Amino acid sequence: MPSSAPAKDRNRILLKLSGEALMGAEPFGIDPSILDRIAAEIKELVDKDVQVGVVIGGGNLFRGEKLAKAGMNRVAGDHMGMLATVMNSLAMQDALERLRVGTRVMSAVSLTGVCEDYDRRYALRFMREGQVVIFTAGTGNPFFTTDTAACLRGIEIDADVILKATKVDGVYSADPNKDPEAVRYDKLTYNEALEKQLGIMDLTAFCLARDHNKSIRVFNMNKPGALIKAVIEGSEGTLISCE
Ligand SMILES: Nc1ncnc2c1ncn2[C@@H]1O[C@H](COP(=O)(O)OP(=O)(O)O)[C@@H](O)[C@H]1O
Ligand SMILES: O=c1ccn([C@@H]2O[C@H](COP(=O)(O)OP(=O)(O)O)[C@@H](O)[C@H]2O)c(=O)[nH]1
Repeated sequence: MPSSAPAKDRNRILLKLSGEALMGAEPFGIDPSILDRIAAEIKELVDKDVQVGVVIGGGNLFRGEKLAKAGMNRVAGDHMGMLATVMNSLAMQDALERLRVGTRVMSAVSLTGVCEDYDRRYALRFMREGQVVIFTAGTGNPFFTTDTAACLRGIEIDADVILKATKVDGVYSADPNKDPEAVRYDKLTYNEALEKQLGIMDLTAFCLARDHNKSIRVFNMNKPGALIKAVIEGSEGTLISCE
């Protein structure tokens, strides 16, 4: 059995990509040029010896909540949402492998012949070997989000930081897509974000990260180079931490 014993020898990050980040200007699905650009930025990190774990959302394809509003059973809808994250993950694995980056897709639900089952110890070993590990199918349970999955896996693999790559360039005093007066924060504590009811992440994800003292940096994935800056310089977007 692989061991998780050796001390962390390199930087390790957990990158959360929203499904919509893969959509680009398309109304649905995946824009191949965006996929390739993000894969190239991930490769740059791997080339700099950063250990990279990735969680990808499925909102560009299906969301259980939306399907339930249209009349579908919520659990069935969430299962579709989780499978949507698997499709995105396979697309990202393909893009990374075309760049010769070793990539494993590890799923929270068994999909024999499609990808591997999630195993924390193997995931750590693969990352130490310089392979990218994509944690797919969210937490494997309905009623959760991939933001929560990102916090969960980020805590499990002891990532230095959870990077939430999204369409906005940080956390604002209100949803910037609805309030043009909203101002962006450079830094925030979890308690401030909770008190102000800032809707950038769901409460389950927030509370999990807070309770396990994991920082989250929210930044704009549409900005070329922002991922590298967020990891290497610790700048870009908004940092949410315990203090
Ligand atoms: N206080 C806030 N600061 C920044 N973005 C916010 C805030 N409140 C809500 N949002 C919304 O959160 C979205 C980013 O979250 P994300 O998880 O990537 O998207 P989604 O919730 O659509 O999957 C933004 O597009 C923005 O509309
Ligand atoms: O642990 C999880 C993670 C995700 N989902 C489902 O998968 C969908 C896609 O994930 P998410 O909405 O988090 O994607 P994102 O907004 O990041 O694109 C969700 O709407 C849920 O229906 C789920 O049921 N359990």
